[in-house]
Amino acid sequence: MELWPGAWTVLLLLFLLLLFLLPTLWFCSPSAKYFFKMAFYNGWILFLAVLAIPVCAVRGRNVENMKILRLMLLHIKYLYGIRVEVRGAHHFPPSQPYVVVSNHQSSLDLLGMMEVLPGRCVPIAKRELLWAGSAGLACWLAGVIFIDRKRTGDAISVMSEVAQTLLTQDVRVWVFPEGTRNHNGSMLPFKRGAFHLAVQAQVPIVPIVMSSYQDFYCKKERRFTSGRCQVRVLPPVPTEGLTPDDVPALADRVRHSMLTIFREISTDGRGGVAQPTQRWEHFILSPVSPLPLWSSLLLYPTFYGTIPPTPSPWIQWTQSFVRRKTHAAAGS
Ligand SMILES: CCCCCCCCCCCCCCCC(=O)SCCNC(=O)CCNC(=O)[C@H](O)C(C)(C)COP(=O)(O)OP(=O)(O)OC[C@H]1O[C@@H](n2cnc3c(N)ncnc32)[C@H](O)[C@@H]1OP(=O)(O)O
Ligand SMILES: CCCCCCCC/C=C\CCCCCCCC(=O)OC[C@@H](O)COP(=O)(O)O
Repeated sequence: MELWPGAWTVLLLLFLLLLFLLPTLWFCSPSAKYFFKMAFYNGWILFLAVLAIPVCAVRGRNVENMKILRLMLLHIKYLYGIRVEVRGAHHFPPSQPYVVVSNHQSSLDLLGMMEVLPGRCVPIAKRELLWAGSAGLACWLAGVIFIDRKRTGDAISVMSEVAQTLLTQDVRVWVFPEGTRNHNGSMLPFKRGAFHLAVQAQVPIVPIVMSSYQDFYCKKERRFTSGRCQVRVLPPVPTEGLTPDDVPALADRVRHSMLTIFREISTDGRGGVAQPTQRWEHFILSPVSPLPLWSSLLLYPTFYGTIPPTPSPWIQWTQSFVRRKTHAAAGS
């Protein structure tokens, strides 16, 4: 029994140390800041997915659930101070199936993607994402199509089924034709699945380019500040009359046009990479930075009381408040 107050005090001191250490690390180490921000990004999505699952489950697995996920994810750009500018949204064909192809730099693509995601549009994702806890289940409920990239045959047959679904159920598909994340300032050679899919269904391809994140995000350098990103929707590329033999040329043509735009919009127009936009509200809103600091200030008086014998100022105030109210009630 004697040990308990001591153990609690040590725990409390460790906790307080952590609360002060985290903001210090945040301000002093860009790598720690990168780590916190990425950890919060994934954690927050997993948490949002927990909230989304029961709502989506009402409909079961349904592409309409993607609207719910989209609405729930749209605010994240504000938390991170990332300004997303959309250009060319009028290029989306109004009411027909199509295949969207876009470049894939990082999991942050989710922000740009949600900004322009058309109605009844489902992404094609690697199978492993299905096992990403609550996010995997939310994706499944929203109709995300999972492919096993290691089994080309299986992936191709899934995509052939998708070509049918595209037409019969009036859906659109979003594919990252690089097939993996790529943050080297260019684009990897395109996989051909998305183009075969569009040719099989004879539907247009809508290329979307997200500008480079280099000015605010770099995984290699562990750098993550605030900044801006442009999402450019390019004019649709028709595929009517094309056959599987035309796919390689089609994929090259689309990649070339996307790469040209990528280079154009990834600079600030003066030949340099766009400068990050740092504004005070990003600091306030940035979820990870002030939280430990504020919470430590708030929690300190609360926990103060657990180091005997002084009760915490919050507890003292509550006690006197209750006492005053009880006396007032007894007097009346
Ligand atoms: C609030 C809570 C929120 C919670 C959270 C929400 C998040 C809600 C958003 C989620 C968003 C996730 C987004 C994840 C993002 C990724 O997971 S990206 C990774 C997955 N995506 C991809 O892989 C892209 C699609 N991949 C492909 O298209 C590939 O072509 C395939 C089908 C996998 C095949 O891959 P491969 O064998 O490596 O490559 P490839 O050279 O293209 O094909 C081989 C041959 O097959 C032929 N081929 C390919 N496809 C076909 C076809 N369909 N028909 C006939 N022949 C074909 C090719 O032409 C080629 O033949 P040749 O030309 O050499 O003769
Ligand atoms: C635009 C894609 C964004 C998907 C974001 C889902 C976020 C889920 C949140 C927490 C789960 C933690 C797992 C993080 C998985 C990151 C998702 C992602 O970006 O998929 C990667 C895929 O593309 C290519 O995979 P590789 O680059 O080959 O390994």
